[in-house]
Amino acid sequence: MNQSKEQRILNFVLQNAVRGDPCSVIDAIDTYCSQKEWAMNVGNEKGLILDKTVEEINPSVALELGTYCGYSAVRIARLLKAGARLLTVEFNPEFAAIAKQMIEFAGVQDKVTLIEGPSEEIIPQLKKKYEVDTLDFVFVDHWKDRYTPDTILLQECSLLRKGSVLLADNIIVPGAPEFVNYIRNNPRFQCTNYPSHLEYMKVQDAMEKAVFLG
Ligand SMILES: O=C(NC/C=C/[C@H]1O[C@@H](n2cnc(C(F)(F)F)c2)[C@H](O)[C@@H]1O)c1cc([N+](=O)[O-])cc(O)c1O
Ligand SMILES: [Mg+2]
Repeated sequence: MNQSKEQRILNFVLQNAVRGDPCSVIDAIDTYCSQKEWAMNVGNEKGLILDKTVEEINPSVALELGTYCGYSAVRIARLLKAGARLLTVEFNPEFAAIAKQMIEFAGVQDKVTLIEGPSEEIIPQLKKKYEVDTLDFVFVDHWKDRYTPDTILLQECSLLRKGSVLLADNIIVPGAPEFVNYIRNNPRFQCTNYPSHLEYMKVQDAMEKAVFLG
């Protein structure tokens, strides 16, 4: 049975990155996906915006929606202080299996909890099953039509507190117009747009930061 693109990305990392070195894993994925096969990792240009946001917040508890191959999970986890943790949610079992290996190879597995399942099921479990009080940071990078319902669900589950920061990928491409309309017109969020480019392409994209005002 021929390999998936995601398996080829993982194989390239295993053969070209350094075990326990998250930066080498990030670089290897970016090298493969810019030279061999495009893939929907946040990439290095938008990844630097992600890095700066994570460093600014220095979260104790972070959530990622949309693990995919684990690129941004490794990116976020490498910046977390001792004792801080990232919960990352992935719906697709094949992608989750790839991401698990990616996270372990990078050596950040002690900081990362990979949760497999749909967000509408997982988000309501975060408090009781995953011992979350509130979330300091949320990276939103899953199905674009889920950005709004899941942002509403996070509020309904009292997972956001005054100052919680959401960072959403793909505001332009593929786009999340309903989310942009929702979040920018919601007085409970303070929004900032960060123009950038689609990963590995000369195409305009952007990220949106939304601070929950409580
Ligand atoms: O479609 C894109 N992303 C969708 C990303 C989807 C990923 O999020 C997972 N997921 C689904 N639900 C959950 C949760 F958490 F809810 F359970 C997690 C899916 O299985 C998939 O791995 C995309 C597309 C382009 N592009 O240029 O086409 C560029 C990008 O940066 C993109 O992110
Ligand atoms: Mg994305």
